[in-house]
Amino acid sequence: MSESSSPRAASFPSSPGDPRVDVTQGGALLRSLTGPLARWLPRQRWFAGKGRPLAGLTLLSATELLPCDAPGYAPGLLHLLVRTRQSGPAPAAGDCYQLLLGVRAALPPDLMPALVGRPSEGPLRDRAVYEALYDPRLAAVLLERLRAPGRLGALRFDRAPGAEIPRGLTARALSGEQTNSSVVYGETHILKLFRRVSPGLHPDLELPRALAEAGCTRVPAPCAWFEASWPDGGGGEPLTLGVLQPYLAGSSDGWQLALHSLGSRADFSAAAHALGRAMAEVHTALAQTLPTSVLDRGQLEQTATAMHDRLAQAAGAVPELRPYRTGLGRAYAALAGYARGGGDCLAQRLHGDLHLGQVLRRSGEAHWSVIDFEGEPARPLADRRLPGPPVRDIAGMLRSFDYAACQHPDGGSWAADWSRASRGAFCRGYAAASGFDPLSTPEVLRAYETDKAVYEVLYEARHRPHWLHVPMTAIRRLAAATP
Ligand SMILES: Nc1ncnc2c1ncn2[C@@H]1O[C@H](COP(=O)(O)OP(=O)(O)O)[C@@H](O)[C@H]1O
Ligand SMILES: O=P(O)(O)O[C@H]1O[C@H](CO)[C@@H](O[C@H]2O[C@H](CO)[C@@H](O)[C@H](O)[C@H]2O)[C@H](O)[C@H]1O
Repeated sequence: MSESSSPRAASFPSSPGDPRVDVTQGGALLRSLTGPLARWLPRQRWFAGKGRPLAGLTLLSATELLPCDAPGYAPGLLHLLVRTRQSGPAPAAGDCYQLLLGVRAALPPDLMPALVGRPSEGPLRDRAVYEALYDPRLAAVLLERLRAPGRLGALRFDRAPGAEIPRGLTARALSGEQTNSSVVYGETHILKLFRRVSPGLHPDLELPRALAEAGCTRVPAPCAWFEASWPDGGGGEPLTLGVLQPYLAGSSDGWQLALHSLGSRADFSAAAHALGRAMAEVHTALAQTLPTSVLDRGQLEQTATAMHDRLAQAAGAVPELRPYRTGLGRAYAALAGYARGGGDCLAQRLHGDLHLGQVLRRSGEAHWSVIDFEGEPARPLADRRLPGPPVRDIAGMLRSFDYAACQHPDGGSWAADWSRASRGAFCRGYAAASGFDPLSTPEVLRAYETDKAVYEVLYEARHRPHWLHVPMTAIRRLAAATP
């Protein structure tokens, strides 16, 4: 395509105020992008369908945030929602992904690592199409949109009342191992873009907003967010696409702090105790603000069955797990036994994927903040919004102390003692602030810890096979324990 021809002519309208984009006109656009995206998508850390070949893509919506036909070096910016089709033994409905693509005639060398590809046909022919978040000029466009609420094509931008978002903050994309993608603006704000998206309010917007409104200071309060109307009209519920919140500059996450403590043979009990208190505060605020219920015998038995099913599924996918099925199943049978003996559990909204990487502390401060209320990314969104026992989150953090201890180079008894002391201190801190001691219902705690370790086996097998041994160490311990 020459510099003077217009890619928009062959693509789609994007006038402000137009709630829907006519994707029928996006056929040419999709054809031009399918080849490059089919090669690029499966390589992304956030691509959830690893291991199954990508069979096709459907364009659900396309919004032009900056014109893609500008001459010279001016970049264009496209927002796309695409649905994947994957082949495999059980053909799945496919996942919907959010893409932000930059478009330039020529890519400067510093942006080469962000290249998605150069389409060989269609409206973007011979253009460099690239991951826009790595281009500070394009990331800045997104921030400007978030500052000014309103609609653009399928997208709707909102801002919390009274939130201050300065203009012109410098953008830098985070490059770490992430389920989603984040951009830090001016070291004061951070935008998280959800990658695999589904209709329904996202818990990582819903829960921090609820907590902020309840006056809980443990969570950075969302200042702006954006969503899309469901492009094919189905479901009715919007898709949450991204959330901007204050950036806690100069903080370290609990994982880094735990590894430092292990490496320097320093005690972590005081930090773990404070962390237990922080989580108890978060749980208490969630229980006061959002609906709670009591899981009765039938529901707890169903929970135990669901845990059995998850184990069977995971063992189907990860052969290393198979020899431990009977031993692990005893933990779920003990939960069902607890229910039959008259035990019940309070259920409330939870963090859903609590681990040391989700808690932040500024250097020299004792105050823990909690981030990433997305829940376990592999679970369907509706499941992640269901209430559950607080012990589920507690089990997640206990597993995390164990994970950290496994990183200690000489392992051995010192690391095991560190883990035991940290786990105990966390539970004591939690009990002191909430009045509920997680160790008082050992059957429930063990069942949830086992369920989490099974999840981790699947997670590591899919994303970090070289770490599979970490949850497998716990699997062996949990399978051998007597209820
Ligand atoms: N409010 C924040 N302040 C400082 N750092 C943050 C903040 N939110 C996220 N981060 C950093 O970004 C990383 C990824 O954020 P997270 O919400 O966990 O994303 P994901 O769901 O993709 O894992 C975190 O590990 C943390 O280092
Ligand atoms: O942080 P995410 O929401 O992306 O959570 C996923 O990735 C985590 C790893 O980054 C994974 O956590 C597991 O590894 C951690 C160490 O890297 C450890 O602290 C956790 O205890 C362990 O579960 C998490 O399970 C996954 O959902």
